[in-house]
Amino acid sequence: MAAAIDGVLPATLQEFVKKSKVLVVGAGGIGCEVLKNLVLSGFTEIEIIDLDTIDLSNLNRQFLFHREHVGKSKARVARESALSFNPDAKITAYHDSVTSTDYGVNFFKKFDVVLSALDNRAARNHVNRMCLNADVPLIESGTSGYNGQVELIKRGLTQCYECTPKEKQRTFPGCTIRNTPSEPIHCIVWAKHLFNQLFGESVEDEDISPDAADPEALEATEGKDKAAEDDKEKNNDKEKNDKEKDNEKDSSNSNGNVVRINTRQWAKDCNYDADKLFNKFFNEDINYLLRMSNLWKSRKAPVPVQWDTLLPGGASSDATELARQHHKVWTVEECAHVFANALKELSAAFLKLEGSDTLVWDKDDQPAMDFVAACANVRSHIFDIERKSRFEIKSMAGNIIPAIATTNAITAGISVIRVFSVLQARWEQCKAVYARLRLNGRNQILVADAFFPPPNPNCYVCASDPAITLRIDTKRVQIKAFRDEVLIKTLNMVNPDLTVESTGSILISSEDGETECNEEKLLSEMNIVDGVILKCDDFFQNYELSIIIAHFDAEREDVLFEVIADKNQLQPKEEAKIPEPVVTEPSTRKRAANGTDATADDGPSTSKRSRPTEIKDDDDDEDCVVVEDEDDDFEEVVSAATDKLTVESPQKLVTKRKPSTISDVDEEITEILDSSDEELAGPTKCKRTKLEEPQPATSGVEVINID
Ligand SMILES: Nc1ncnc2c1ncn2[C@@H]1O[C@H](COP(=O)(O)OP(=O)(O)OP(=O)(O)O)[C@@H](O)[C@H]1O
Ligand SMILES: [Zn+2]
Repeated sequence: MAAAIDGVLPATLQEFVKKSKVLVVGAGGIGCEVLKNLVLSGFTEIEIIDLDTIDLSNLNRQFLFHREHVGKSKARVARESALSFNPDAKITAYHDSVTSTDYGVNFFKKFDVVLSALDNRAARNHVNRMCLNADVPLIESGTSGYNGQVELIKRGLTQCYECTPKEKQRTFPGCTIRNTPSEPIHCIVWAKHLFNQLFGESVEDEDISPDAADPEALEATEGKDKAAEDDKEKNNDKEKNDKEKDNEKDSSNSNGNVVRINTRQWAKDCNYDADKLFNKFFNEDINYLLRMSNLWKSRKAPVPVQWDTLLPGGASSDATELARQHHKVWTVEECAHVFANALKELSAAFLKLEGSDTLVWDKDDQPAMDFVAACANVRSHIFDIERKSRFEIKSMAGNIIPAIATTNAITAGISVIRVFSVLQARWEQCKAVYARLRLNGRNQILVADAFFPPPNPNCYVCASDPAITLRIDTKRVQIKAFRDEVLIKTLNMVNPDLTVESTGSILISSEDGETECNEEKLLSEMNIVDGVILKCDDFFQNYELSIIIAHFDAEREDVLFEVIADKNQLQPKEEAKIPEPVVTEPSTRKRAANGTDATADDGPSTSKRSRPTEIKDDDDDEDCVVVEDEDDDFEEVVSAATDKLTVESPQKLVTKRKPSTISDVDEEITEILDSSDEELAGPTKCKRTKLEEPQPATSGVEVINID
């Protein structure tokens, strides 16, 4: 351990390193590298937390893990492996989620610095809030393929992780998924929904049946086209007859929408007969769509497929070989074979659960992935969309960007160098650094920011009196959905209490059972209407937020709510078209969903001007080094855009109200809970079908299939 040798590190730094206590959150691609670097640099007081166990697919880049560790706790194995570098180090491992209430503000306060090496927004947001509250510097890092990023988050000095808006999840209108797919991704999303309908947790917005209430399909009946109207009636009659014949597995609701009556039960009653299920999804439903003739006036009509025609001899009993050909684009017949085999395996696994639980779709689960790849491709074939290989579908379905071990290593290296500066309070040396694949004009692949972006005065986390405006259809959103979708998934709270500001009445209580009677009620029924101000308080995060309700009547395909931090976004559409004043060199950082920064195109009302250091072409030809840009001629300019939420003292953090009761944990290894993976940050749009959050900053990724 060279760093322990006198003279390798400057004496003062060596002292800091010896005395400091650090927390590493995440023992994945970056986390393993960080831990190794910390131990080799001479740190001896380290705690590491990770909720996951080691997967085979981690081994190509998470070098603290080996084959014999598969299935074991990442945090514990990382600790054991790192101890081999320095047996004298005191490393505490927690196999747990950092969002667990066991790790409150007092837990975070123990550390001199926290390094986050996470892969999802929800956990990052949480660690951000805890570090702000505990006033502990946070080194936040992430990689996405060849791109890496390290930044310091320090209360009052820098932006926090939530100061800038994240890229929104890509969403698709339900009728595109259900009726008129035009891209492979539409068919992949549909296939994932089909998996959930049959075996997973059923989600209301994930219907896969034809959507007869599609406004485009209804135009003919509502318009003057009498022939089409007759045709539709005829079709409805036929559909009714078909359905009666078909054991009434479908019916129409008041909107004429085709509702699948317990597809899951029907499939079970059919004994998961591949022939019947295949024909239902890829023939009957497609024929139903064809009868919605309006849809096919200006697009190519789908062509249904039939099980017997494709596989006259039935499905082969073993499609394992086929399913292993990850890079081959299967023919539609091959897809049918794979479908049948995956269906057999999944139904067996599902039946074993005896109704006590459901399956969870996972890209690394062979039959689950096979099922989605096969179904997506059959649907693509029907709609004349390009079919994809299993490998490509896996990457699209799991939003996978290849994880590059080298990027993780570089990023982890920079993180620990930043820790050195933090410990010495050399803040000016802690500006964000970006790793990029291509050299910029100065021959740099590692580029440092010019200065610290100032905290966003409208940030709903680190501003002194955080507030947001919430555009929401109060007539359609229930209290339970408000808690789950808005407060927990979107605003990232853990255990919120919600009250009406003017009356103090409690709508949601964090205490079990206290407000259950409200859960099914619509906001409007609870008098939560336009203009009402709600106070939300998350005791665990020590976080209070005012929510100003702005009601709107959502159209059928509209999102039901949207968080708005800038009142200018609330302008009527016509007004909104007026171009914004041009801000030169807009470099407001906007973090992509994966944690790396993206160029801002619709940033927050606060903007700043800075030297665009990220990828800059100029004639300088320095070497590839981290460059601390010393120029300070780019002063920070907070734009004139203001709103009523703007606060006077942006640097002041939410004042502490309640002490955290969590005591420090002293055991060397604390195995607390095997919590399941945290839900990724939820959608800000809840009506549309969403893609999963683009994978994490750190990796989330596989270069090759080794499963
Ligand atoms: N809430 C959380 N608490 C603790 N650890 C977390 C939490 N959320 C994510 N992590 C951990 O952060 C790490 C991120 O590492 P990485 O991005 O390399 O992901 P991975 O799961 O190892 O790889 P892949 O996603 O490709 O399978 C993971 O080990 C993951 O378990
Ligand atoms: Zn902030």
